Amino acid sequence: MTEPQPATVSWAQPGNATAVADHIARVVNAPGRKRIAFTGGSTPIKVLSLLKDRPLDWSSVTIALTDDRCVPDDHPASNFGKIHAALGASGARFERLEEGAQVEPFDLVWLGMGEDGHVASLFPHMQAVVRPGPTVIATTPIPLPPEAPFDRLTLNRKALKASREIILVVTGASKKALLERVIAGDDGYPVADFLRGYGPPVTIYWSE
Ligand SMILES: O=C1O[C@H](COP(=O)(O)O)[C@@H](O)[C@H](O)[C@H]1O
Repeated sequence: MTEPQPATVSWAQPGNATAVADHIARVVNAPGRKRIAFTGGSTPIKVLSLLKDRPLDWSSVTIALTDDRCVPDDHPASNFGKIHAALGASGARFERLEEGAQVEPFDLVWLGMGEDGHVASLFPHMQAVVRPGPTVIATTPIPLPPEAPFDRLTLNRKALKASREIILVVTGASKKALLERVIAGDDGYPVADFLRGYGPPVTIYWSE
């Protein structure tokens, strides 16, 4: 069994949506079957539209979600709805989040991050189900964020870290400043565990 390693962190240059799409395309084009976990929220929308227009063979790829809001697929806040709208016809297999399901390791986990440093639906303050192993858990942010006031399903930390690599895609000056604080030693945000704890290598893609 391999020993867990401290995460290594690097900043991609450039860090724009095209560079993120290039990174994901490299994973899609690698030989064999691949498992990729896709972030939700608003940051991935541009990347999804770029991926949708590329001539990639998705037939060997399973697309999972890092997390989702407990809403119907056709609700504007549904992460699955957005990703499925972009790539539902691509030939990829989609793996739904099911509370308590054990999760197989990933080739790539694509994370976003909220202004409060939450990743997937692991919030600084939340009600959460504790379960062993890499699995899907139910969480409720405290307080509920006004832009998405919903209960959530999310991969737990073990499932998110069971990956060859993580890419963390963020936009805007305030999120960059938060990441710099965390890298310098601030542990007060969920993202800190991914950047400074044990885990796979993390590449940060940042753009305005
Ligand atoms: O609720 C969520 O928020 C984060 C960040 O979203 P953004 O809109 O600020 O990009 C996202 O990474 C997570 O997957 C999502 O469900």
